[in-house]
Amino acid sequence: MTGEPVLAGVAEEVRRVAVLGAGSWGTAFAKVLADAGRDVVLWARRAEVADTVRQRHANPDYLPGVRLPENLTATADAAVAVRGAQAVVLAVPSQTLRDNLAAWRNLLPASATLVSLAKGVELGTLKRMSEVVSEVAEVDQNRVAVVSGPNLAKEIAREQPTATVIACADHERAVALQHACSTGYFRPYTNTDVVGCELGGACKNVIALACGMAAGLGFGDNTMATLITRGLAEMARLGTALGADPMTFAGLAGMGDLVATCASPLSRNRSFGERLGRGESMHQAQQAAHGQVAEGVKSCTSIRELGRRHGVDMPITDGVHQVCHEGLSPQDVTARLLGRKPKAEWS
Ligand SMILES: NC(=O)C1=CN([C@@H]2O[C@H](COP(=O)(O)OP(=O)(O)OC[C@H]3O[C@@H](n4cnc5c(N)ncnc54)[C@H](O)[C@@H]3O)[C@@H](O)[C@H]2O)C=CC1
Ligand SMILES: O=C(CO)COP(=O)(O)O
Repeated sequence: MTGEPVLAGVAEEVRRVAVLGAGSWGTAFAKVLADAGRDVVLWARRAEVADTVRQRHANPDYLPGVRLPENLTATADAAVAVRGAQAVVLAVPSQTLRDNLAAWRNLLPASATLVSLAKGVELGTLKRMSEVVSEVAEVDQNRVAVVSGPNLAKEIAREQPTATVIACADHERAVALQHACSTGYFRPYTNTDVVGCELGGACKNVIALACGMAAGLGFGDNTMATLITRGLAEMARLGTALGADPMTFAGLAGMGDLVATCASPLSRNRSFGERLGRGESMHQAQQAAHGQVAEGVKSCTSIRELGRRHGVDMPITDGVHQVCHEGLSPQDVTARLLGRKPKAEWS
């Protein structure tokens, strides 16, 4: 037994993969795929990033000190990247996915699986990323997969063991992708609950902002555990209202990612929140992120609105929104959260 997933032979084997977006996760996931034996082409917005990946097998701006495999090449031309790919991985920030994909739509190979790595909910439309992909690329939901789990890019790039979930309505496609990215340090599971996996990934960023704020205020592990547990409760409530399987939130894309992100100093969302908790302004926290995306800052608005539309109480998400967009301080929000009407734990 090698533990290698067995392909049922229904879905096309994934031999060549395009990864569009050469930030932290796009580059680290491209490395995983290459280490799993796929031919991988990474698309970078900036030609100099593509040149460095191709010539020096490195992407020092995002993954300093990491050597990238020889079978991972790069280009700044999306048409070159996607040519002949059985899977096209979309690794750009959530709020930019629609525009980026619109520019790539006519280049996509006819039957390729489209895979979203992004963890967010679109502002305005309140759509999950797989919905945006299916709409913009005009493909059936069965052709769209998402990857979500405790996957801090910098740890994975150093080949530290982790697991993830590949969610796709078409189980055979999920299995083909699972096969394509299984390595000695990266273990993907499959799931057909795309809604739950995507909401888990998006909501945990908001809860990680809250945990960061708590850390910045000097609070300890009881506060973290409370935010993580009650954060899980509110994301599971939202997911269930939107048709997700509640069990998904007990899994890698729910609890798993929530714990990793809320606890890790590597998380951009947690770090952003920590700066706000220490009294820095939104502008200062944004400057400190050096252009890297902390998705929860924008997605707290769309997730809060999703909760409202579906009658779901999301007090921590509301609190994060109040700090990020309504001018309240983390201290004010702490007092508000603790001052709410007493209630039963499961209500
Ligand atoms: N970094 C991580 O550890 C993980 C990130 N994710 C998710 O993956 C998605 C991508 O994240 P990262 O690669 O970490 O982001 P990043 O901020 O490190 O890189 C974003 C990449 O998208 C490109 N891009 C294309 N169009 C853009 C535009 N209009 N504006 C800004 N950037 C644009 C940038 O050039 C850059 O290469 C996010 O949704 C994030 O939540 C998911 C799991 C782990
Ligand atoms: O999604 C992540 C880990 O699974 C990365 O989180 P950050 O975007 O907060 O760094």
